[in-house]
Amino acid sequence: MTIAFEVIKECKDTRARVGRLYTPHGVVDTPVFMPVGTQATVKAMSPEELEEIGAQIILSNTYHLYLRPGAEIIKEAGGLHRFMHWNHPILTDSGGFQVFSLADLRQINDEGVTFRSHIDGSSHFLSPEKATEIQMALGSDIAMCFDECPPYPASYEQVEKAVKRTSSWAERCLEAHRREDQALFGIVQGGVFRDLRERSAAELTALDFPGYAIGGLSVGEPKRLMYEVLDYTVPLLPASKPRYLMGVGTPDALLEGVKKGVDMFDCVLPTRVARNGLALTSSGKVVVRNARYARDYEPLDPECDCYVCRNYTRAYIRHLLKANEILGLRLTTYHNLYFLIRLMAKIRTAVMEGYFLKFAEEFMAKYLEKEV
Ligand SMILES: Nc1nc2c(CCNCC3CCCCC3)c3[nH]c(NCCc4ccccc4)nc3cc2c(=O)[nH]1
Repeated sequence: MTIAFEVIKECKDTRARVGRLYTPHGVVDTPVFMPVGTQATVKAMSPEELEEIGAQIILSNTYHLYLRPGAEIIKEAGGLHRFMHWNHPILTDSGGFQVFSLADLRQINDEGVTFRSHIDGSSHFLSPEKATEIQMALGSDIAMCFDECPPYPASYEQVEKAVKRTSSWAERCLEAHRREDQALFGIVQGGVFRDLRERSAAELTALDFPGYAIGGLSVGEPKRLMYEVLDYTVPLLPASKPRYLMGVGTPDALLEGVKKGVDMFDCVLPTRVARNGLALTSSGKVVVRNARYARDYEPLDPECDCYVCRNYTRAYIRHLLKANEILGLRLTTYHNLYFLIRLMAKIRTAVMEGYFLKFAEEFMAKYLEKEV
C-alpha cells in the first residue's frame, strides 16, 4: 500500500477532521498546508529551515522540472528527494494547470497539450502518459493526474468538455502509472456547475484513487462561490480518503476549507507575497515595505514566536526589502510559511480538543479586523 490515510478525530459541528497520511517518506498530520517548491526548491528557504518551521510535505511540479533541468537529470540524480535534499513527503502537480497559466499559446485536444516553453519558446507536448512518466521519474510520493482546469468564468459546454477530458485522461494516467511506491490522486473538475461536479466525482471515484483533489477552483471565482462548490463537492468524495483543495492558501480560506472537510492545501501565496514585502500576522496583513514601518521596532507579528519575530524588527526587515537585500526575502518568507504551518497545527489541536468552530470564529474576528 503506497499510501494510507486514517481519520483520527471528526469535529461534531462541522465537517472538519484530523487525519494521518502515511507515505513512503513519512507521516503527514492533516489538515496540512503544503509549501510550494516550483523548481525543486521552496524559494528562499533551505530544507533545514523548512524542517525547523514544521513543514511536513512540499509541492513540486511536472511542467517546470520537465522543462528545466529535465526529468532525466533528476532521475539520474536519484530522484527528486535526493536531488533537492528533502527526505520527507513530496507531492507533484501534473503540469496541466501550469501549461494553461504559464506556457505561451498552446493547442489542446483529446490527445494532450502542445505548448511553447515560457523559458525559451521551444515547442513541447504533454499527454496523460507523459505527465505520469515524468512524475514516476521524479519519484514524488503523491503524483497528480493530468487534468484540464477550465478558466473562470467558463461556459457550461467548456466545463463539460473539460470534465470529459479530465475523466478520460484520468483513466489513461491510471493505465500508465507503474510505481508501487507512489500514489496517484484523481482531480475532480466541473467548474461551478453542480451537475458537472457530480458527474466528475462519480467518474473519478469509480476509478478508486487513493486520494482526490478538488480542482478548477481558486481561479478567479468569488470566494463565496468556491465555498458553495465545496459544500456540495466534498460529500461526493469518499470520507476515508484524503481530500486536497488545489491552490488555496489564505488564512480565511484555509479555515473555511477545513470546516468543509478538506485535508490538504497548497498555495504559492505566502511565499509570493513575502517577496513583495507582505507579512501574514494574527491581526491581518502587514505590508512591511510601507514607510509607516520605517521606525517600527516591533516584530512582524508580536504574537508570533518564530525565529524571525524573536530576532528582527519591522524597521530592519523594511530596510532590507527596500535595499533589495536577499535576507529580506528570506525573513518574510520564513515568517509567512511559519505562520500558516503554525495555524494548521492550531487547527489540528482545536479539532482534537473539540473547540475548532470557536477557534475559527475567534481567529477570523482578529484576522479580518483591520489591515494593520
Ligand atoms: N492540476 C491542477 N492544478 C491546479 C492548481 C495548481 C496547484 N498548485 C500547484 C503548484 C505546483 C508547483 C508550482 C506552483 C503550483 C491550482 N491553483 C489554483 N489557484 C491558485 C491561485 C493563486 C493563488 C495565489 C497566487 C497565485 C495563484 N487553482 C488550481 C487548480 C488546479 C487544477 O484544477 N488542476
